[in-house]
Amino acid sequence: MKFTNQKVVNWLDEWIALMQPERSVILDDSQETRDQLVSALMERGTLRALNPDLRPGSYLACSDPRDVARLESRTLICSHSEEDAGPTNNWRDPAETREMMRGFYKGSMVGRTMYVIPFSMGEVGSPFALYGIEITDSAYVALSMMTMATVGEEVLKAIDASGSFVPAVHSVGYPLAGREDIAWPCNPEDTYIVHFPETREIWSYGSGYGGNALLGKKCLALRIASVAARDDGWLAEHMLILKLTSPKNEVYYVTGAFPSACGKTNLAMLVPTRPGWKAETVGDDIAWLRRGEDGRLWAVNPEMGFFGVAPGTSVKTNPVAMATIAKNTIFTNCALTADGDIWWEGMTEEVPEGLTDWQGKPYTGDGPAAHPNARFTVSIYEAPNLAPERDGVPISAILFGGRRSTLVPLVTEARSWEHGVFLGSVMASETTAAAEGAVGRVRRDPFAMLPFCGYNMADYFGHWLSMAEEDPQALPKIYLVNWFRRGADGRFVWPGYGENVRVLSWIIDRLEGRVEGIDTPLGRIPKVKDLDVDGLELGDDAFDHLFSMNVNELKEEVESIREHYARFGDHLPKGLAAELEEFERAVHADS
Ligand SMILES: Nc1nc2c(ncn2[C@@H]2O[C@H](COP(=O)(O)OP(=O)(O)OP(=O)(O)O)[C@@H](O)[C@H]2O)c(=O)[nH]1
Ligand SMILES: O=C([O-])CC(=O)C(=O)O
Ligand SMILES: [Mn+2]
Repeated sequence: MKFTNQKVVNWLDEWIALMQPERSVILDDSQETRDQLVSALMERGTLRALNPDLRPGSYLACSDPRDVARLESRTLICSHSEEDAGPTNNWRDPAETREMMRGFYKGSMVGRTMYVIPFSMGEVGSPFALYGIEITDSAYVALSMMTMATVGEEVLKAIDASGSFVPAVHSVGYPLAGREDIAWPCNPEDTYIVHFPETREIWSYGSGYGGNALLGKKCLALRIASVAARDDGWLAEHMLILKLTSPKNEVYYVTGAFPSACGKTNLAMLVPTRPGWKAETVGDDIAWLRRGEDGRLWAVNPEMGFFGVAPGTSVKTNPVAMATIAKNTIFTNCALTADGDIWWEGMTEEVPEGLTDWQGKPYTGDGPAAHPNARFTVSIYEAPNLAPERDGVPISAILFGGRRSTLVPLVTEARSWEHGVFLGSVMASETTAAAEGAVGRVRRDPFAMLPFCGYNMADYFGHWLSMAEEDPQALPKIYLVNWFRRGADGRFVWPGYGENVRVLSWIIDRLEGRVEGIDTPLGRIPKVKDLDVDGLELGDDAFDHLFSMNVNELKEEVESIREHYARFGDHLPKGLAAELEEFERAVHADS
């Protein structure tokens, strides 16, 4: 395999000259290449093979404890003008940032192999696919990219023919000049994940962690793609895609935008607890959506793998995930059992004897054995419930959700597309271990895209509104969901997971006009009789706990949204300012 396209060849030559790798290889998607990467990683101690009788074809990687999550403070949007990055992104001057980064990249691959990875997000040959070439000095990243994206000769040919690709540069920033390699090379002090939206380039340095280093995922398929989507009239979203078949045999496709570690993979792998329902996974993290010729919104999952949160995953909560990761999986920062399998908090009720924690020490019961952001990387084809549809599904409903202990009801229906965009734009959630920083703090995370929108977030709101300029009736209905309300005892009120089908069932009843809702300031909630809670032990007043909205909290929410919106100045679409007024009016009318 070789590139002949002069643009590609020149680009590669330029980076090879700067980073000075010992050798460079173009990655194909063969088993042989996979095996070679695995042996290299095992030799270095990055990967350790799990017990083949318990977890065939699977490996555990334990990272440097400083390199365990996305680094939002080091994620930069270097647009020409600061205004285009908007107030929610970290903007830096592109020319200065290029200079700083070139300084880091100089000689950064000395003594290492540069892997050149032609990859496609989306089906190769589809007009909607985006191609990239990631160059990296991490065999772990190369192996993970082979799982998460489409790689290999077919992509290389497509790129070579067109010369069109997103250049994606990655180095762990640990050159081997006069030193030995280590199991998890990284460079936390100088870590930056940089995006140049106008020229559609990605430069990442210093981290080997998924979201910072597998550049097809968050960097390309969301940050760069969101800019392309704005320019070309589509949407690049942090969304799962679920196929749902009702007991009446009607098929619905639903997407859901929940912030990191807030339940996308779990909803995508839903095992319905109600009879007659069937659920299949189309995608678990990213959806690209376009208006079809029929006016409907069609979604594709541009990824080929799952990079899922391990803790909390169990046979009880997510049997589909447990089946998916039964073999051929790379685990990162999980604990190791005495018999050579992996373990994490929540996998079983009892902590197994003789655990080794994620940092390779005998587990003493102090803190978690697996890192809270421990992950599994596995091909989507390992999922037993994978939907066959890979080239676009028509969406009936969009869910927005997050972790809110109070205020936000289990489910509400937006009154219109505009109202739905309002609900998306004010989404808030308690922070999780998926990014650096404190966990459990409520922050606004519009559309679950706060860390992933490659341009001014308020312009992005406007772009969402613009989708309804034509044929709004054909668009999906929008719902706000919250599986995470807590009762007085501090525990989740709603059982969640497979029981979430009860909420989806109400949503479908609404789509079909079979039931009515009750208007509240946040949208329409179900009537008690219409939400199926048969057989659930919810306790007294559960409906109240799931749906009540405290007036004082609502008033605080109005003020907090006002502050949130004020950050955007003139960029805030007028339609949303009007929705906020309407919300405020409803809150006061209610009190
Ligand atoms: N209580 C409760 N917890 C849930 C539910 N769904 C998911 N979780 C937990 O939330 C955590 C994250 O869930 P995921 O489904 O992996 O979240 P995600 O949105 O795919 O996360 P990213 O991969 O970071 O984008 C896990 O520990 C789950 O067990 C639910 O319905 N109820
Ligand atoms: O990108 C990552 O590292 C993992 C992920 O899905 C997220 O944080 O949303
Ligand atoms: Mn995600």
